[in-house]
Amino acid sequence: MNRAEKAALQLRAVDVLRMLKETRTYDELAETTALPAGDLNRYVNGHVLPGTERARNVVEELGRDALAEELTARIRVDDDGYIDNSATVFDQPFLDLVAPVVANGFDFDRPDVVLTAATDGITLAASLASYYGTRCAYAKKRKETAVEEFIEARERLQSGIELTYYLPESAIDEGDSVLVVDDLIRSGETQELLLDIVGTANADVAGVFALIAAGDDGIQRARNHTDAPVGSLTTV
Ligand SMILES: O=P(O)(O)OC[C@H]1O[C@H](OP(=O)(O)OP(=O)(O)O)[C@H](O)[C@@H]1O
Ligand SMILES: Nc1ncnc2[nH]cnc12
Repeated sequence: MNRAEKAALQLRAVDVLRMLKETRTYDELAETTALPAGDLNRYVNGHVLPGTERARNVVEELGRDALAEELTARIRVDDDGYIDNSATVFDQPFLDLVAPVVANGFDFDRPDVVLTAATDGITLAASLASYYGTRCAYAKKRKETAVEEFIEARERLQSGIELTYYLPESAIDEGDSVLVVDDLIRSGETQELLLDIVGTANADVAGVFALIAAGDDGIQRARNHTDAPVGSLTTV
């Protein structure tokens, strides 16, 4: 890890600690993190940065559990089992905290492009792309105006309706490493279409990630389509 990466990790750990501190006293934070309350106070107030090992533990272990808990608390499930996650996908600062935890906590290769499907995956994809310093691309259910060449992926859904996603051809180059993400995975049909697009582009899959898995079917379906790591932050 070079100096800049080390500093970035330390600053991310401080962001995670500040988020946890919002709903905890320092003593409670000390219990959650197994770090001394006095040190935590200095980290949260920005007087001292945590060392690399402490920072890594906070971001990768603690951060992942804490964010999964926070995410679960924000999800609303209606009487028919449908999920309202607007409290998450509308909260870009929260997604900016999620990005490093996802990037470090799953075994994804470093992508050249973060790909999602419009609409609700876009804010997560933007946070991840910004974290990696890479491009963000999203496939849409209709053709973007003024774009001439598209990669298309079509599938007949369980309902019998045909769904087509279109991505401007220039969004992914041959040989690119593509991280496929979405806010939610349920049947896995959307992820399958995105994986088709990656295949048509002759690009490689760096991984598949969803914030929320509604059941296991979608994750399983994605696993059947790629050898790359597939995961979610939480399952409902
Ligand atoms: O695993 P699946 O069964 O394919 O479901 C997951 C997809 O469904 C939702 O998108 P939706 O099609 O509702 O579009 P939106 O993002 O514009 O709301 C969600 O954002 C995922 O993209
Ligand atoms: N909001 C949602 N909840 C559950 N399943 C879904 N499939 C697509 N959107 C969904």
